[in-house]
Amino acid sequence: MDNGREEKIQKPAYEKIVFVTGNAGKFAEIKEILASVGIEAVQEKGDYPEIQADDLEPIAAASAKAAADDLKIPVLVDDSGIFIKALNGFPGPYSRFVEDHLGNPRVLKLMENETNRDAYFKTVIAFCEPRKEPLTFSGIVEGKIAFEERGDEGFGFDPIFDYNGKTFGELGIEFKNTISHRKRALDKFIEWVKTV
Ligand SMILES: O=c1[nH]c(=O)c2ncn([C@@H]3O[C@H](COP(=O)(O)OP(=O)(O)OP(=O)(O)O)[C@@H](O)[C@H]3O)c2[nH]1
Ligand SMILES: [Mg+2]
Repeated sequence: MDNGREEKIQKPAYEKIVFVTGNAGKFAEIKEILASVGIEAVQEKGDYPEIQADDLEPIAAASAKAAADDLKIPVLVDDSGIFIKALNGFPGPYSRFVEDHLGNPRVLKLMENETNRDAYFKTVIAFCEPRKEPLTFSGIVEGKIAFEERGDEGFGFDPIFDYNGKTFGELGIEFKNTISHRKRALDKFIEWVKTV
């Protein structure tokens, strides 16, 4: 059909995009998800400031804006966290700090006497062009905090995040990439990028 618009909505506007992250595990997942729709992700390891906030949207947005204005190119940023119900959402936006300073064994210790094991992972993907305002796309996956670490795939909290009886550490990246918080956030970005 001689209809430029129809073609436009099928094809992402970006064939290649810079993803700013220092986290190799995150980048491996992102690269695979974007490759499946024909977008090549290129990692930029710049370490931009992360603001303090109660949720992840403003953190991802501020980092993406700082990176886009500094690098002078459009960028994607991913800010993620694990939110544990019995701990009122902790560590949430402080997940990096808790991973570095406590680690999974001490998170499990905090959960020792808790019967409510509900938790969710959240990712906010922020896209920003230089001197423009950032856009954010979020994704969540619900699960439970396991009683012990299981599986050695994935990264971060994956070995203690139980999804329907198996941890993300046991399920591995291929399955994780079909249902994860990151996949759900990136799907929203992909839908948007097809319309621009
Ligand atoms: O088990 C996990 N499964 C995941 O899917 C996942 N995604 C992120 N994380 C961890 O949560 C914190 C986010 O902090 P974060 O978004 O600031 O990332 P980061 O500092 O590691 O990298 P950067 O992108 O900021 O450079 C870090 O400790 C990450 O390791 C995950 N843990
Ligand atoms: Mg970080």
